[in-house]
Amino acid sequence: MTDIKLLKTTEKRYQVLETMNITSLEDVLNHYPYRYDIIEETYPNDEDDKIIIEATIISPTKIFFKGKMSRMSFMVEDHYLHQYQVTIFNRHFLRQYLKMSTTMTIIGRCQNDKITATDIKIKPLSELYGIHPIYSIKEGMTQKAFQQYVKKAFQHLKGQIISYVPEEYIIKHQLIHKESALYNIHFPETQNDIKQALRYLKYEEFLKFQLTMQFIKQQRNQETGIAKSFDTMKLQDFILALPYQLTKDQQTSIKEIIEDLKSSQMMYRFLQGDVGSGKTVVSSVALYANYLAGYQGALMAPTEILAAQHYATLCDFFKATDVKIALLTGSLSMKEKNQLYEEISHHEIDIVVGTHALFQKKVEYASLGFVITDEQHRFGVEQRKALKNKGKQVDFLIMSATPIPRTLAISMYGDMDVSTIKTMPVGRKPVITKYIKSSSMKPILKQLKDYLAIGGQCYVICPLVEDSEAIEAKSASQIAAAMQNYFKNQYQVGLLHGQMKDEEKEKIMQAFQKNEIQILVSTTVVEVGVDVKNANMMVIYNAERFGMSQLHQLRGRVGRGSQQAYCYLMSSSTSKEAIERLKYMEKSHDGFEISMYDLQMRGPGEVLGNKQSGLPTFLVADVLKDFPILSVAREDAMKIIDDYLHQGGYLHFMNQIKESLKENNQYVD
Ligand SMILES: Nc1ncnc2c1ncn2[C@@H]1O[C@H](COP(=O)(O)OP(=O)(O)OP(=O)(O)O)[C@@H](O)[C@H]1O
Repeated sequence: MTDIKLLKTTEKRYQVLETMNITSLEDVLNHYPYRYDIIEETYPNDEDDKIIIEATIISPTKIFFKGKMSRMSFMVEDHYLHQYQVTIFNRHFLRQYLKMSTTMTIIGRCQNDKITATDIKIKPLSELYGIHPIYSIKEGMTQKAFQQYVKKAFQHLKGQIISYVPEEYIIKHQLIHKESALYNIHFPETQNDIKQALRYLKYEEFLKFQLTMQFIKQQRNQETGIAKSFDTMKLQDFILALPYQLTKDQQTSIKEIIEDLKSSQMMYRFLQGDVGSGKTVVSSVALYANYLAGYQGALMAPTEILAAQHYATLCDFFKATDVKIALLTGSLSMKEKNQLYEEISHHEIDIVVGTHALFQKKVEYASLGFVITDEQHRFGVEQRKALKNKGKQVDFLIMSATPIPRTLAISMYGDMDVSTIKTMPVGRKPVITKYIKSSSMKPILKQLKDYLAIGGQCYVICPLVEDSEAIEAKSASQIAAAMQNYFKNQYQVGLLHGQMKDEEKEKIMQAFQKNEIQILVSTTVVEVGVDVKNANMMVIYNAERFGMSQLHQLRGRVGRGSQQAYCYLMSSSTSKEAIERLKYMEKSHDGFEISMYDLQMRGPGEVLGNKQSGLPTFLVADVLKDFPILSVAREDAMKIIDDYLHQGGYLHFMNQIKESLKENNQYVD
């Protein structure tokens, strides 16, 4: 990386650049314009009232002040001798230049020969003609200054810009070279310059990502894992003794995971399935196989509630076996923890279920062979590595309930194998979902009362408050109090929020599970995985504040058995887009479809949690819109790596990838 100080600017400006995450000359060049202003003579048409003209002032300027605000107006004439009245707000400093006969360029909107100008430049149009990049900048920076920095960065880096696309592929796809691409993205002369620049930059971004992922995968494949052998008859018996017949996709996923366990290559698999599609049972079969092979297994959940629930489910699945299971969470006493650590280190425990506590320093496994994490996006890459390093050659399975189409998953999680559960267990009825235009319970009180009267239980999800668990908790408490007051001694209302102690949460969840509580008022702490079969109604306050995948997750808490379930999405929002999203939830019950819609609206970073999971955020490319480029880049990356491994080709090029891998240690194993 080249020293940013070569820009020779002020300390203050360096600080502003730093807040823009720009700390090297390369960063300056990689800060692309987010849009372009195109300046050319433009007259309004039926669809657009935009106007850009060169004109001459033909009247004195009138100016009105209201406090610090101002409005100026004057008459102009263009070169067709057409006259316009021009108004511009808050630019009184221009007044001194606005003299009779001055020629200038006016940019704005025009209706009935009246222009409301957004900008006036005291220059002829010919001097402004062209495409002007507009950068996203922070306070203390100007567009002009930033453009100067880009120019300087170019002068310094000319001839030294590293390309991640081999020449052969530049020719194959008829791309321009990187230096030209970067130059054109910052200083385009035509629209085509921008197009060609983007073609290169998007391809390079994807190719580099795919090369990195594939390279890591190859490295991993070269490391030998443990080829686990076990009695398949015993595994079969276990599957037959399950309380239900596995769905086709569950069977396929199990087969894929078992093959991985048997193989001498380390497993690095991503198991994605819709909410309630039955991933837990798949993980338990896999854990059993690992146990039969003589190894310990660990199942890591994002919350204590979920860990406790997985623990209870596994205890149930394994009750007829000799498997010894333990629950390790932060809320155990020191004594209990120490006792557990002892047992784990002597292999007196076969399967440990828990939260982050599973990979604390003190936990030493006698022979850890398999790790499963639930809801991958809740864990950082570092944490996953820490747990994996607890065993020598640990197989690794990541489960996620935000499923995306297989082709996209394979490309996005390039270094992982992907198993997908699409089919739902038989007898599942889609949750009847209704968007209710209201901010209170009133319109659905009758339904709620009727439902409680037949012995059902209900979740009430409180508004999401960005970045404030405290306000969220307060709102949840108020709603719970109001509901308890309304139902007096008839029904019990429980309260669950992020600021409660883990034991308290656990107690409330157990009471709800046992139907000692009929209405559970909660923040999104119940979002993932909670499974209470008798609770088949959910009311979500301010539903417009949630992402669609999140609403689907929440809704997935009900309808987990064969009973008909209901979900009410309450919202008083008048935003057309918000209403459209909620109506979409009424119609769609397919997590794959919903996540795609959500990805389009909010982007992968928000939906899949890129930041934590180590997925890159692409600068110019868009995984959905540019998916065809991503696919091509993936195939090219495979060829390049293959050539590198078998014929020693692209050596210099792969060294570059290794260097960049080191810089970005997220990907290093
Ligand atoms: N093949 C099956 N037939 C019938 N019921 C099943 C089957 N597989 C799982 N189930 C039941 O479906 C429910 C959901 O299963 P599970 O909790 O494993 O789902 P999940 O995929 O982990 O969902 P979530 O992402 O919501 O946690 C459970 O109550 C489970 O007992």
